[in-house]
Amino acid sequence: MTVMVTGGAGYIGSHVVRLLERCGDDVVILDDLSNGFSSRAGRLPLVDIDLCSAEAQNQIADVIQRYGVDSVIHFAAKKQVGESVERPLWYYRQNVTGLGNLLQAVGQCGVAKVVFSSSAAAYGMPDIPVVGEDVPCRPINPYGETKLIGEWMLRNAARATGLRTVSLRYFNVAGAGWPDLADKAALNLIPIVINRLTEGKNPVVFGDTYDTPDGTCVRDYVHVVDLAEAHIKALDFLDSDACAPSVFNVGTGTGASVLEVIDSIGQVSGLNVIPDISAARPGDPAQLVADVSRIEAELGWKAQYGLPEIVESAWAAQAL
Ligand SMILES: O=c1ccn([C@@H]2O[C@H](COP(=O)(O)OP(=O)(O)O[C@H]3O[C@H](CO)[C@@H](O)[C@H](O)[C@H]3O)[C@@H](O)[C@H]2O)c(=O)[nH]1
Repeated sequence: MTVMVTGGAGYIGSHVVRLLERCGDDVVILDDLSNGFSSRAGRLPLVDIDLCSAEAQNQIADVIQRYGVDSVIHFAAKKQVGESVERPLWYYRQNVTGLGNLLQAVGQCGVAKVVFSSSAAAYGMPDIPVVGEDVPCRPINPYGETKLIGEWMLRNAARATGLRTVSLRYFNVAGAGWPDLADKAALNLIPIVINRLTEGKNPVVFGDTYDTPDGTCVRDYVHVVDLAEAHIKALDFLDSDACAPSVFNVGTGTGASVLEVIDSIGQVSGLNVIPDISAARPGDPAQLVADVSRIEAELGWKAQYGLPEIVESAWAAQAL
């Protein structure tokens, strides 16, 4: 089997590539290196293609044919909520046009299986403690909208052509499976806090008056290696006869507050961490925790790691 991984030089994509290699699969990576690093590809073939360009469909089709690709895992996309609010049309181009070109090439070449990297951002701000896949999706920013549209595109392509698809809605991904693949962008809570501590600064808590046990926002933090395993399970699922176009949450089913995360980082680092409290960030739901019963039942996947392992691996990677 040859798997084409778009965005395979990125943080999450490179973890999936490494697991695929360990499974003995052949891999070809498509990445424009706008956020990825070629070093993460090792000796694997890496093709630099801008998925949004006018030539993309033909370029992707060439790669599919050259490498005998029979399945695709699609990560290549932009993922910053704030940036998506500032540059909405660019986000639609990056995330929707890019996927459209990929699906055209997939259809043209008869590739059978696609796994899509979606997001809990598709839900928006559901006012319930634990979010199942059937909760109505009401994204509140262009980023979340592009992910939901991506799910629709896959579902419709599946109906029209028989393409087999899985969309995985990631909750809060963090940690590192291998230090060389660690998240180098400090855009999310755990890397941001670690960065501030290494610079001798206090971490900042965005709001402590939410309706949660300690007043700070609760999220479902999932280890990037667990998340990567979910993609391998998704590919297996797409090989099974029973598979229908499907959406699965990928989380642990357990929430941690911002203060609990910062406390865990203090324990792992051995530092005396004193957080500063600032105003709440607009658009942050108080709590977002995954119902993981569907992915456990249908893919046989369950997170193996919890917050301590996530924080330990992230801390160890930055220390190198
Ligand atoms: O310095 C910081 C950074 C973050 N937070 C809080 O920490 C929590 C987590 O924030 P962040 O790591 O930015 O993640 P989310 O805003 O929950 O969004 C992430 O998780 C979503 C899915 O759940 C994805 O869609 C997004 O792309 C991804 O960034 C939120 O309550 C933030 O307000 C702080 O208090 N201080």
